[in-house]
Amino acid sequence: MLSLRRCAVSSSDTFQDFVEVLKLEGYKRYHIHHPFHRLMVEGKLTPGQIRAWVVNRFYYQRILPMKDAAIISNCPFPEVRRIWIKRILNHDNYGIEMWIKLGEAVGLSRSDLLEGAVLPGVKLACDAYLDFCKNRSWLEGIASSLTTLVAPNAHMERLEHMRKHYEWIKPNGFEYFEWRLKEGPEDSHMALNILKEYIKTEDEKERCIEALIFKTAVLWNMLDALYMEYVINGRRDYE
Ligand SMILES: O=C(O)c1cc(C(=O)O)c2c(n1)C(=O)C(=O)c1cc(C(=O)O)[nH]c1-2
Repeated sequence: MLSLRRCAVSSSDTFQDFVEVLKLEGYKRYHIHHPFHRLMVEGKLTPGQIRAWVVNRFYYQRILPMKDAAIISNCPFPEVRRIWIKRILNHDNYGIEMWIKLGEAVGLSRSDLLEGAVLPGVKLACDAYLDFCKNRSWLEGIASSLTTLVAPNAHMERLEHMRKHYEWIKPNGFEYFEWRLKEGPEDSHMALNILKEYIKTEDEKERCIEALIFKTAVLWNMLDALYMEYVINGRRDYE
């Protein structure tokens, strides 16, 4: 992993420089470097460990539209709200259902996902993301979504390696990642266009970078909880 020392932005930097800092800070802390993700793409997880990840990650999927609603509720600009609301419709219409499809493709039932036991650490991390979007400015909320700048790396890796290593997963389960590869860059573009127009000060830029760093910690902590319980402690409830 790269050094976690934080890049600084200065008053002479352009918006593009700011975007580069977001990408760099996001990439070097992103959960693609986490040992649980590495085990996944190296084909070393058991079916039960994959299922545990799908069930726990579903909690994140359910939080996404709620945190977007929190961002909207904090934003005083109708022209921003009109754009951002598309994300709620997208996740509630397609995202949730496609993740359930992935669940079924790995041998889970709909109710396993809707009622499955979520690890306390995963719940805490996702709830922290929702609280962040409720309690910080709408600009910071939007910036925190911008790990989507790096997410295509994760989706591509999963698509390539999961298809290869886990032939027992039904192919239609991967539709979620294919959808995100198309949708994710559009989401990033939408968020960056808004930030470009509404960020006025260096302090706001700094806060946006901190927001993105916070978000990488949310994702990292989710995998920490899974790694502890399903790799180190050897829990087997989905085998
Ligand atoms: O599978 C992943 O690694 C991953 C990561 C992230 C992310 O960086 O938060 C998102 C997604 N997927 C995703 O599918 C998605 O729809 C999404 C929305 C957001 C957000 O914060 O608004 N992040 C992510």
